[in-house]
Amino acid sequence: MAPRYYTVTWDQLHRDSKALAWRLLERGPWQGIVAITRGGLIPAAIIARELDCRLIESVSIITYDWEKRGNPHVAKPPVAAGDGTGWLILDDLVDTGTTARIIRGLLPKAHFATVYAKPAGKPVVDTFITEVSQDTWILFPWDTEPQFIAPIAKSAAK
Ligand SMILES: O=P(O)(O)OC[C@H]1O[C@H](OP(=O)(O)OP(=O)(O)O)[C@H](O)[C@@H]1O
Ligand SMILES: Nc1nc2[nH]cnc2c(=O)[nH]1
Ligand SMILES: [Mg+2]
Repeated sequence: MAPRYYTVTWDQLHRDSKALAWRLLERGPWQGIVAITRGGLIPAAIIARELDCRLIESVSIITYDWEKRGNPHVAKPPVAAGDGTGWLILDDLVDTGTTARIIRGLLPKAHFATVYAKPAGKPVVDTFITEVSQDTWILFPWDTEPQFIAPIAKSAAK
């Protein structure tokens, strides 16, 4: 378990993804977007809408089993983006930078952007919006659901 968690709501993810879209607008135009599945899919959909980009490629890179990092596995390489020239790669976050280094090897000329970044991954990302500390685990809206929590007086009495 990570020492601390940072919970991101749907609203916040939408707002932060739109903030990233504003930053990327001035770096475009883009030939297309490469979404890194699965985490990059929702930010990619939001940003594609804002940038009016209809061409979406996907790359599947599996690096984690929940909080446990393993050997990254490219389950689906890109087929449509050449060497990445003019393409924008999107992922939800960069943590150690392992996934980012692989995608950079596959598409060396592309621009790599994430919504969230941790310090170890910052050097491999071109544009990001919000930084969180390395010992924080980001909980995305799809990782959580609202649930009943006992009143403080009840839980403190135990
Ligand atoms: O910088 P890194 O240390 O490589 O970590 C970042 C990657 O880890 C997560 O993907 P994950 O492997 O959990 O797969 P998923 O997107 O399918 O959930 C996240 O979506 C990034 O792609
Ligand atoms: N959900 C989630 N996936 C990750 N993969 C690598 N780091 C993280 C993180 O902080 N949160
Ligand atoms: Mg991922």
